[in-house]
Amino acid sequence: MITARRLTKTFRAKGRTVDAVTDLDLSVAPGELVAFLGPNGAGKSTTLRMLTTLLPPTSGDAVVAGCDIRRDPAGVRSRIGYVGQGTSGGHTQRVRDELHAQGAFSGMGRRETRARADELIDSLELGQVANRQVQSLSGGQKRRVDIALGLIHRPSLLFLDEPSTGLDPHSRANLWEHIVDLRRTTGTTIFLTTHYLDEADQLAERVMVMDHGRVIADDTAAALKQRLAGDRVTLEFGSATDAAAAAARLGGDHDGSSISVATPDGDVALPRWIRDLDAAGLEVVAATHRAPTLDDVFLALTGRSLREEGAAAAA
Ligand SMILES: Nc1ncnc2c1ncn2[C@@H]1O[C@H](COP(=O)(O)OP(=O)(O)OP(=O)(O)O)[C@@H](O)[C@H]1O
Repeated sequence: MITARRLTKTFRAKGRTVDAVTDLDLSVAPGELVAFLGPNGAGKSTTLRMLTTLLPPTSGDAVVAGCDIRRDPAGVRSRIGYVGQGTSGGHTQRVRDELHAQGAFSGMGRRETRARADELIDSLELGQVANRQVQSLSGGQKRRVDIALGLIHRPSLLFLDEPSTGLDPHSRANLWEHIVDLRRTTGTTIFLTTHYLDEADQLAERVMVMDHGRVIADDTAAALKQRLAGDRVTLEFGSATDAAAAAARLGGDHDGSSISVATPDGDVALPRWIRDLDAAGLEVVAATHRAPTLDDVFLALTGRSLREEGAAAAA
């Protein structure tokens, strides 16, 4: 559904050169739900904008929904849906009229547009607000309108740029239910960007991590966590001296009277370590064991925490 080869975008602004995306190779199969993760400025939006023909690449090629982005941008646009960051917010028309206008814009006939608008209002649970002005809706409702607008012409591929940013946790969960449901019932391929690691982890079947314009990981969330991060076991000792001795035996990070160790399988390692340490006269007074997160994956790959960067950017 999407193949990109060495896609690159370099911006030149005010005498400065920004390598926004460098040599991006990408392959997305029909029906996949892919989450594109990365810190602010990683190049996610630029990638989406190139794939949706809104921005010409500096070099490289891509074929999207069967059409070449350089040679047939109109073909790409007619086959895809694109929901940018916060698109419908300022619209003054009523929800239903907005959908009708979008259908007409996409070249659909009046009858077909009306039927399709009704279908989307129903499936995205917009019935109660269909006659209200888009401007007056809540953030979550507006995002659902955005998605309906992106889907009016029945695209087989939908791009969503940060669909849930700025929503409260309840609206985020609700929006995701709709996205997952859409994928399940229509088989639409969905390629979205998000800052929310938990969302990508739970809902996408495939996660691509981008940093400084390059894809640095591409797999299922489970595989990435297993391969790159592992479980994290924290052991607490009666003294810093004991903790230091334990760290010398097991490795890991030593902080005061506790140590933290990454291991592929904490369930199995933990009882063994406690036994071995005990035999060496190092008594473990408390132990915790935590499954890895995608943030641990990002940390393992870059030495930085995506969560902290996201929080700093949102502040
Ligand atoms: N039109 C532009 N002119 C100059 N630089 C740009 C332009 N658009 C993006 N950039 C730069 O390209 C880099 C990638 O930006 P991009 O918006 O693709 O990142 P992103 O991963 O989508 O970030 P965010 O999560 O904040 O939306 C950044 O350094 C950004 O400042």
